Amino acid sequence: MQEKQHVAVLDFGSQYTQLIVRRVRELGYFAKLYTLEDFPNIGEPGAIILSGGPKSTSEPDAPDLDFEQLDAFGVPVLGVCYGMQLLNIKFGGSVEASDRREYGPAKLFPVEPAGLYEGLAHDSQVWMSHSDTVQDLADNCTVLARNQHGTPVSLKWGERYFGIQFHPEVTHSHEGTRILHNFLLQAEALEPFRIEDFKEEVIQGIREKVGNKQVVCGVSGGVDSTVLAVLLHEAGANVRAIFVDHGLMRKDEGEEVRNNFHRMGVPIETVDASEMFLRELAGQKEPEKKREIIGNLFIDVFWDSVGDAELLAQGTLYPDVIESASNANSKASKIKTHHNRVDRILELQAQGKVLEPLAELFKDEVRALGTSLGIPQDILNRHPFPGPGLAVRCPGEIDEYRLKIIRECDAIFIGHLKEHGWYDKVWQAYAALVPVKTVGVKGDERSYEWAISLRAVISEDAMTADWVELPYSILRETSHDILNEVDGINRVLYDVSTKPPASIEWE
Ligand SMILES: Nc1ncnc2c1ncn2[C@@H]1O[C@H](COP(=O)(O)OP(=O)(O)OP(=O)(O)O)[C@@H](O)[C@H]1O
Repeated sequence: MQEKQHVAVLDFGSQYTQLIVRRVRELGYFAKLYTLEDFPNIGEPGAIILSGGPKSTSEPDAPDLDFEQLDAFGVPVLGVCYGMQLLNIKFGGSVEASDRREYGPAKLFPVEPAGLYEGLAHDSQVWMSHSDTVQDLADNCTVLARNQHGTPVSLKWGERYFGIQFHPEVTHSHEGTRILHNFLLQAEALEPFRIEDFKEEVIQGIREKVGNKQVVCGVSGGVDSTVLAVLLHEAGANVRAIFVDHGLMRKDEGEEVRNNFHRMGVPIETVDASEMFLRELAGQKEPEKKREIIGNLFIDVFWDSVGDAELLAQGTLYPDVIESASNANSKASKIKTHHNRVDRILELQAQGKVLEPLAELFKDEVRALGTSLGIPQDILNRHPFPGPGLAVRCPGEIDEYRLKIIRECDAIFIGHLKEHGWYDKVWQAYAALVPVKTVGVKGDERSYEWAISLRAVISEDAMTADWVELPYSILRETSHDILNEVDGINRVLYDVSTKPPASIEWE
C-alpha cells in the first residue's frame, strides 16, 4: 500500500470490527484491520479508527495502546465505543464502569451540523451496545452530539481526535456511513482507493515473488479462482491452472469452464476424474459421508496432478484472513481448507511457497478487480456453486441417471431465469432432486416418478437467505418444460424456505 492510502482499523475485540473495515472500503478508501499486537507497525495510514470491544477500560487486563505512539502518526483518529472511552482516559477524563448494558436504538442530536455531523438529520437513529460510559470529560474536550437524555455520545479532543459511543458501522445506525465518511474527510492526506492501482501493485508483487518458478492453482470456474488465474497469467507467471471434473458438475459445465478460459486466453488443464468419483459414491446415502468421500478424493486427484509444484496460489479473501486474525488474535491467515490438503499446504506455507494475492480483498472488490482485468461480466456474476457440486442437490444415492435429471431440470430453470432477466437478481438458483415417487398421468398412462424442487434465494453473505418471489409465469414455463422434456419427473415444486432454518443447499 502506498503512503497515506489506507485507514488503519485497530481491533479492540468488537464483533463489529470487520464491519468498520467494510464500510470504509464501501466509501472508496482502503481499510485494513490490525490487532493490537501489530501496533504500532501499521504502515503509514491516512487515518486511524479504534474499534469497540467487549472489555471495560477499568479491567486490569483491558486492551490498551501507547498514546505517544498513536499520536506520532499525526493523523485523525476516531474512537468507536470502547475506542472513545479509551481516548477520553488518555486525555485525562474518566469512564464510569457499569454492569448495565445499553443495547439498541438511541436518538442522536448533534450540537452542530458540521464536521462529523455535516448533513445529518437532527434526530437520526444510532445503535448502542455498551455498559461503561464516559464520566468526566477531559479539559480539551468538546461535545459533538448528545442522545435523547442529553448524555454526551460524541466527543472531540483537540483537532484530530474524535469519539462516538454508538456503532456507525451497523445498518441500525441509519446515518452511520455518512458519519464515517465525514470522519474520513477530516483526513486530508488520505487518498481514495483505486482498484487499478491495486491491480498494478499486486501484479508487481506476483512478479517479484514468482520470478520464473512454476505456479499451480486449482480453478473451479467460480469467481475467486478465475480472477486468481487471470491475475497470475496477466503477471506473466508460468502458471498451471487445473480444473478437476468430479462428474458432479452442471450441464455442459466442464465445456463452459474451458470455453471461458479460452475466451480469456488463459490455458487450463482438465483432469477428468468423474468415473472415479461416481464409483466411490455408489450406494452412499449419508450426506456427511458423501462430502467426506468427495473431499478426500478431490484432494488426492488435485495433488496428484500438481506434482512437485514450486508455488501454490490460493484464492483466500480478506474475510478469511481477518476472521482468523481476530479469532486467534494472531496474524496467521486462515487457509481455504475446503478442497486442499491441509498438511501439504501448511508445509508449503512454512516454506513460503503459498501465494494469496487476493488476501486483502472482499468479494465485491475481487469482482471489481476481475472487471479491470477484462474478465467478462457473465463469468464474474456467476452464481456460487458448491465444491461438492450436484452431490448436495441429490439427497440419498447418487448415480448417472439421477445426475442427468438434475442437470436437465437445472438447465431449463436457469435458462428461463436468464431469458427473463432474473438470473442476475438472485444470489443462487438451482434444481434439486426429491427422490420420492408419486403417482401422475403422462400421455394416457399412469406414471410413478420422482419430483424436482426449484430453489432461488437472495442473500448478502450466504449466512442467511430468503427465497425469491419469482413471477408465476417463470415457474409455469419452467414447470411446463421440465414435465414435458425430462424423463423421470412428474412433479415440480418450488422451495419457499428461508435460511435459517433451512440451508441454501439441500445437503
Ligand atoms: N473442480 C475444481 N477443480 C479445481 N480446483 C477447484 C475445484 N473446485 C474448487 N477448487 C479450488 O478450491 C478453492 C475453494 O473452493 P470453493 O468451492 O470453496 O470455492 P470458492 O471459495 O467459492 O472459490 P471459487 O469462487 O473460485 O469457486 C477454489 O478457489 C479452487 O481453487
